[in-house]
Amino acid sequence: MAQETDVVVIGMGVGGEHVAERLAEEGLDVVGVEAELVGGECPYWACIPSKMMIRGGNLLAEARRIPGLAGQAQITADFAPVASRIRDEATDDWNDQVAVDRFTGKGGHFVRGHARLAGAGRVEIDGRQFTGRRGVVLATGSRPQIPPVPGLDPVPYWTNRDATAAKENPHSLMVLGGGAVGVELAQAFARFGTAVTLVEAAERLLPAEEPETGGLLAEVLAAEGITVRTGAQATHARHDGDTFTLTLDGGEKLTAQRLLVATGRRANLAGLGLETVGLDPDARALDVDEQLRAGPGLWGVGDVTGRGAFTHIAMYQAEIAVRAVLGTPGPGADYRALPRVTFTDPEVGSVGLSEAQARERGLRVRTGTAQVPSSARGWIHKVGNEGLIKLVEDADRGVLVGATSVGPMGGEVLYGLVVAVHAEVPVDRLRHMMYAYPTFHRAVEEALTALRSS
Ligand SMILES: Cc1cc2nc3c(=O)[nH]c(=O)nc-3n(C[C@H](O)[C@H](O)[C@H](O)COP(=O)(O)OP(=O)(O)OC[C@H]3O[C@@H](n4cnc5c(N)ncnc54)[C@H](O)[C@@H]3O)c2cc1C
Ligand SMILES: NC(=O)c1ccc[n+]([C@@H]2O[C@H](COP(=O)([O-])OP(=O)(O)OC[C@H]3O[C@@H](n4cnc5c(N)ncnc54)[C@H](O)[C@@H]3O)[C@@H](O)[C@H]2O)c1
Repeated sequence: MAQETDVVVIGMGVGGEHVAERLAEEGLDVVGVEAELVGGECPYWACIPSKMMIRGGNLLAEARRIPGLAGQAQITADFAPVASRIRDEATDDWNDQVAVDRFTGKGGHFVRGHARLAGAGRVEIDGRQFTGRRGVVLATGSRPQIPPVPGLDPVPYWTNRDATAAKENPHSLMVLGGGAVGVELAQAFARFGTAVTLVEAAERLLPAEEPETGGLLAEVLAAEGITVRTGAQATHARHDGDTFTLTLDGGEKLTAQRLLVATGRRANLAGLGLETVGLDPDARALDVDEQLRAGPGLWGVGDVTGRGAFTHIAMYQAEIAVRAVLGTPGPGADYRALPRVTFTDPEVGSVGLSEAQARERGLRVRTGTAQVPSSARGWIHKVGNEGLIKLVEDADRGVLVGATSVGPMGGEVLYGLVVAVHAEVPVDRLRHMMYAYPTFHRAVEEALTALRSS
């Protein structure tokens, strides 16, 4: 016999956990189901541990910049404190009891197991049946997408999970994929002394971002000693027990102690029983409307919706889904001002449309660019000052539709630009405000001047 509840939330990553906790706080009877760890990818194998590695790596890089600016420094890199922080502070040794208790403490009913839909409002978890009177929320996240490189399948390659759980940094590492995961982890490991080779199939790193960005980042990574291969296809992978070998399409053979595959992610929809509610079980993402509805009494949040794999999207969508489940009116999801920050050094922040995307949409586009090293703060900062600001204006409306902020604290500088894109602040108003001297964000003013003279 099926157990009745108000809502069943399948997948308790950042998105599902937020929905489940908020609905429980609102007094609903909520069953939250998680196959692995409550909290999902972000706290255990993604955002948080990777940013702890990056924090350590950035400290080392800053210390190496002391000569010529502030004396001398003797630096001995040690990955052990990073690995300990990840174990002790971030993941509790990959134990989610605190998160489970937080949910049940709010009145939620937690079930550990693998759930699948079994018809409208019906969920099956390892033989047990549940019915959601109001419905079901799908928040099953994503998993690494492994490319069909011959020989890759059987070799013991790393994904983000192995990389973030590593107790030691490897002597050498090949990273397949120069997207967000690839560039962040390549730089972090390299700063601890790992010899890193980064292989990206597209012509530049971070190919989804403005072209100026990938070029700049490739130069910075190369200057740090990372071997960067762009426009390179791996045609074969091998492991002989000690060493991985990747053969590239030009015939070049690369070798390393470890191989990290970071070539994108795909939504966890397989085996979820979507066909039992009339949805395509082979879809690449769960199609949701602006109220996050995937069908009657069915909502979706997070990576599974294919709107961008970011924790802040999952949480933003979760809040909208909570309102939708409760029947509380509110604005729908709006992705115009979606911010992205890749936490390399320099940080790569972007919001809204790239120049190419704006042109593809038929907008009359004007752009303005400023270089961070030639700004007052960039010049003062000296070593480690690489960066740029690029603005994309819809010239007919006189508002920014996209912006990029690369530089030290590029992700923080981005904030003002996100507000400008989100609130459609007229460019003329942005030009006639004050920008504190000498901040990094003053380069925005210079880019606005360049925009007007373009
Ligand atoms: C290395 C790395 C670094 C990242 N860094 C950042 C960052 O700095 N900032 C940022 O915004 N984003 C970052 N991300 C992306 C971020 O981790 C994801 O966007 C976020 O975790 C998505 O949350 P989610 O709730 O949609 O899914 P997930 O976190 O994937 O959670 C989904 C949960 O559902 C469970 N599940 C799946 N199927 C079932 C089932 N059938 N039954 C029960 N449970 C199920 C899974 O076990 C999982 O716990 C990073 C990703 C990676 C890989
Ligand atoms: N700071 C952050 O917010 C952050 C950090 C890490 C990850 N993430 C999220 O996680 C998602 C997944 O990250 P990701 O880096 O795995 O994916 P991604 O889609 O961002 O990048 C994958 C890269 O791999 C390349 N690629 C694909 N197949 C390849 C092949 N066979 N050989 C070589 N290169 C190949 C692609 O061209 C692309 O550049 C990101 O898109 C992002 O949404 C966010």
